[in-house]
Amino acid sequence: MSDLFRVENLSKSFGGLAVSREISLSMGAGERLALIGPNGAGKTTFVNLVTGQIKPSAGRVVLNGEDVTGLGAVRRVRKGLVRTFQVTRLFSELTPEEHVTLTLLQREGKASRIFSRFRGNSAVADEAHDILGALGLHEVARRKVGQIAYGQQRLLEIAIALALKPKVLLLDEPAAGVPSADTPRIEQALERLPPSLAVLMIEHDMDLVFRFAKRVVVLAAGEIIFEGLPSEVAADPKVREAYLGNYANARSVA
Ligand SMILES: Nc1ncnc2c1ncn2[C@@H]1O[C@H](COP(=O)(O)OP(=O)(O)OP(=O)(O)O)[C@@H](O)[C@H]1O
Repeated sequence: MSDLFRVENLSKSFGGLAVSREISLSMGAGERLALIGPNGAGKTTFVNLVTGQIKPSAGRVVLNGEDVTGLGAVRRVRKGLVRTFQVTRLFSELTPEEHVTLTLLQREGKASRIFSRFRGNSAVADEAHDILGALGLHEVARRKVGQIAYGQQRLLEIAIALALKPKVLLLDEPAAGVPSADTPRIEQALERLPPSLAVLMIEHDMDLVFRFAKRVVVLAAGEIIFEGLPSEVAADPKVREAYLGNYANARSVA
């Protein structure tokens, strides 16, 4: 699989604390990769480095052959490097439809049309409708976000990310905080993501990881200690050690 996206020797220290240590990995179009590791391993920091929220101490981020390390977060988004956050960042008074439509208008440089309530832009309305439908948010599209279930809010975050037309999508714990009864909805939505999209998911729910990912990367203390198939990860001695001894512990610690 040819590289759509890669990072080379990405490193970051906060004072004396090395939080990312020469991380190198690559992804091809359509790939489904899970990034796992114990709390504090540096997973979110890695996503922050990739998407430009923070600057690396060393290393490069390359998208479609272009070095984007010097670009800010907004320019990286325009080039197709898009993320969601561990905790929702939505406007409780707006509806899902308004969130996605605004994002689409913003993407196309037409955000000033929000004052015309999106009417007269049926292409955008149709696209918003399709994106919300793909994530199973049809029924709540016109409810205020503050009134919809948390699991639906998490799905809306993915909808907003998709409205930005990503090539690489980084999902930071898409199921975090979602009641277990609603996790299957998240899983179904993840299964329906566009096939050509490269998706890197941070997730502590190992069942979700194993069903979603074709490849797993394990970070511990800022370093990649394992990269391989989901079926191999639990038996790897370094992974077992990082998760305090055994896979049973890994599931509870994770
Ligand atoms: N801005 C910062 N300044 C100082 N230390 C930081 C900063 N951001 C993160 N860290 C530290 O970096 C380490 C890695 O944090 P990070 O949030 O990336 O881990 P994580 O693997 O995502 O953890 P979790 O699974 O708990 O979300 C932690 O020790 C954290 O305290």
